[in-house]
Amino acid sequence: MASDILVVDDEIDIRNLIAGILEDEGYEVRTAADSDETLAAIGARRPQLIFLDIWLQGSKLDGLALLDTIRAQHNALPIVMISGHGNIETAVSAIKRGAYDYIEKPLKADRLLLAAERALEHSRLRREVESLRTKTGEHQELIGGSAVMNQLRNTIEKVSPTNSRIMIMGPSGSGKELVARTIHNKSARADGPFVVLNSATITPDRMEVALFGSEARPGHEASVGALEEAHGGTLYLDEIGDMPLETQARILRVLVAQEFNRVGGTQKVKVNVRIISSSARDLQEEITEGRVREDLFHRLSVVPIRVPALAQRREDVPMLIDYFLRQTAENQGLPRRIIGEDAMAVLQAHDWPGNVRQLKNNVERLLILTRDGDANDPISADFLPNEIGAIVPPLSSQTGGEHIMALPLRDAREIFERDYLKAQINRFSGNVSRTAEFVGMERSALHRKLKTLGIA
Ligand SMILES: Nc1ncnc2c1ncn2[C@@H]1O[C@H](COP(=O)(O)OP(=O)(O)OP(=O)(O)O)[C@@H](O)[C@H]1O
Repeated sequence: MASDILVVDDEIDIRNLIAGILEDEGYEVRTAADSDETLAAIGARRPQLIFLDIWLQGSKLDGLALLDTIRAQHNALPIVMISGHGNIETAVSAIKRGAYDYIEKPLKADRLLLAAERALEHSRLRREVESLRTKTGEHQELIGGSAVMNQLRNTIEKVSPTNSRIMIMGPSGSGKELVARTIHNKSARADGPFVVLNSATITPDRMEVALFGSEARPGHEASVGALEEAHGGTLYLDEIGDMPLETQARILRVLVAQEFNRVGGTQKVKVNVRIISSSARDLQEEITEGRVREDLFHRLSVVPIRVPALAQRREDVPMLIDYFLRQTAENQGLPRRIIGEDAMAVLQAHDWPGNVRQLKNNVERLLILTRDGDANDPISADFLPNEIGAIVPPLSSQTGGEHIMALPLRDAREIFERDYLKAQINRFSGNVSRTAEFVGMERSALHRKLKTLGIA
């Protein structure tokens, strides 16, 4: 698809000249004569590149002030300044303020095209790197200001510098792997590798080779296993309960002896690896049922860490949403958006059985679904999928509109009040003071109301 370029210059001849050169090369070009027209054009659709004149006569903002304004909102959008004779110094100062490049008048077609190509390529690479970083977990932060998250962060600070083995427990999608990566990144091993071995995705017969590697044998090349790959770093054993019992016995031997043989090999391999393991299941039960070796559990779980379900820390939801909105917008080159209050209330009250992963997926989906809308409009609850929106508040949907119509006002109101207050209390994790503040009632009055409705 042709790149969308915005050309801003107060002189019509220059605008047309630049637009013509770029259009001849197949770019899609829009033009603007002053700051108002520029901001309106960006509001209509974020361009991929802007050529911006430094002197803009008759404009509310001059080129430099406009540069600041645009960068405050779209800091990844490349801007190439157009400088007149004798104001190279200003162009250089524009670069210090975040412009990508500058070109000088009189304009030369080849210099203009080169600047466009470079700026577009630079922003493409930047997005790619950012998205790779996100995928590899580099750069990712552990977001959340709830008491449990602060406690978790404190624990991470304490255990990271040690070499102790850690067992992270928590439901699927709650952030166990992210906690493990954070510990690795804060440890003395941060420059070493962080290797993930996910037992749930490896068949039992391949597990040993995946973990210990194998020696070459006829028809098979030698392979390096996760333990060896993680030398000098951290090995994250995801879902330890899915590991075959035989492999568990072998891991135990490695932990005791600090060395192992590759599959089919006789030579001892010595590695220096910190092991962090995780489980979404209740490991005591797994031990009782005979699926996890108790001796291995004790070895791996020198420091146990619990990551709570998202439903137990709903106050983190707005911060997480904001973080994922920013992250997705940057990765996908979309404008930043905000979430409307109605959508926020629904998202905060939802139970999130898939935890943070499910919330993140929904935020990404929302941004993509609304990408053609006005970037300044808050995203409303209408764009949420039914299964999320239907949970709260149930009101007429769950109670049944027709059913309500058959009731006297007093009974219908009671049903509404019960559903509404249940949803709000849930949203604020049972905190009556915060719910009272939000719904606009005195705390004591809300208490009485909850009692009357049989909620408290
Ligand atoms: N507190 C958080 N702040 C920011 N992002 C988070 C947080 N918790 C989880 N995430 C993100 O949510 C997604 C799921 O997290 P992660 O893979 O760490 O969960 P998990 O508990 O290891 O899941 P599973 O048990 O399914 O392996 C990841 O993209 C992760 O970066």
